[in-house]
Amino acid sequence: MPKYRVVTPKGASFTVAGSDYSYEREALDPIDAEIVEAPADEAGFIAAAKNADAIYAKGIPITKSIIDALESCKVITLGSVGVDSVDVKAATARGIPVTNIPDTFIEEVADHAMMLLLAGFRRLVEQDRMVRDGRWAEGRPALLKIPRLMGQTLGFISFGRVARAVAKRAAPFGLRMMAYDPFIQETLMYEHGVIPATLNEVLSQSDFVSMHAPARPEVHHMLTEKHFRQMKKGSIFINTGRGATVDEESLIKALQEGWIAHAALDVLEKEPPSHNNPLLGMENVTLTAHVASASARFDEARKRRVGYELSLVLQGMWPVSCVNPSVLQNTALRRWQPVSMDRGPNS
Ligand SMILES: O=C(O)CC[C@@H](O)C(=O)O
Repeated sequence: MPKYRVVTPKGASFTVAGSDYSYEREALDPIDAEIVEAPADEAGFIAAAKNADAIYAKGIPITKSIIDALESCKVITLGSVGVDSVDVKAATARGIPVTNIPDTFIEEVADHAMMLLLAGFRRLVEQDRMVRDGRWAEGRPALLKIPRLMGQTLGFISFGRVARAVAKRAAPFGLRMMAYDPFIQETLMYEHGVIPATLNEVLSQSDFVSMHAPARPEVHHMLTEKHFRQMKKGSIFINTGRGATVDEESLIKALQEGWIAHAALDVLEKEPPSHNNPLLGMENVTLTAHVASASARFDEARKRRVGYELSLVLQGMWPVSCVNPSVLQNTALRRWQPVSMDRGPNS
């Protein structure tokens, strides 16, 4: 009989740690685990996960009811940086470590944010439509109204790892950059050619506002009507973080009433959006389907990283990236390296 029971939602898979992953600082034996695919409904998931030793939480909210029903779970692993799908407070109360992967797809998300910035700025989607609709001659006049990119200001809200990777990409375009992030040292901003700023300064001075605030309750609807009113009339709002950080109704109003020029969004408050979400019908909006992290490399890396975190804990060691590290002190797990985080799980 396998030693461990690991529960995953249907279709989610992970790889037992191999030997060439950069985070592997200790060789691990493959875990002797039975992998159980659980149904996505809460009752079905609880029935399958009750006796689990570990859970891979993908595609299903891991609620307090689920967590309270777990009898022998030693770790809940996430295949994302965002921890909004797990009730971390409930897990902490039960002494269960929750792991995430904050550093596996930084490059992909930064590429995507840069792509949205450029696509929004040069009106890629509108231009594409014009050509396909036989409106070739309309393309040039539309762009004759926009400024040159060089010298425009890019403002970051939150300056974690993804934002820093965007800054590296944006610098060669000649963008002036500023960032609001009370948790990041100003020296780190200066190192990236970014000027530290208040939220008000970022909003009122930026031609592009790139939102990177993490998925945490404290930043739910961090941007509301008053913030969109502070933004420049021709500005572009980019979001590759979480839809919930923005009051979407206010964003829609800002776009409809021309307080800002364009929104380029990979994330929405409700995903997938309902068919009557006004954003879907707006010309001044560029949308992608929460895919910024996706690449063949990321998918592989995610499976390996999730498997690695699971394997560490099941073999008695601290995980690499624990979002509630306080619980580790009270476990019998062996500390094998300090958890390295510069500002928390989403940095
Ligand atoms: O699951 C994904 O591909 C996206 C996850 C991403 O939004 C995250 O929070 O890490």
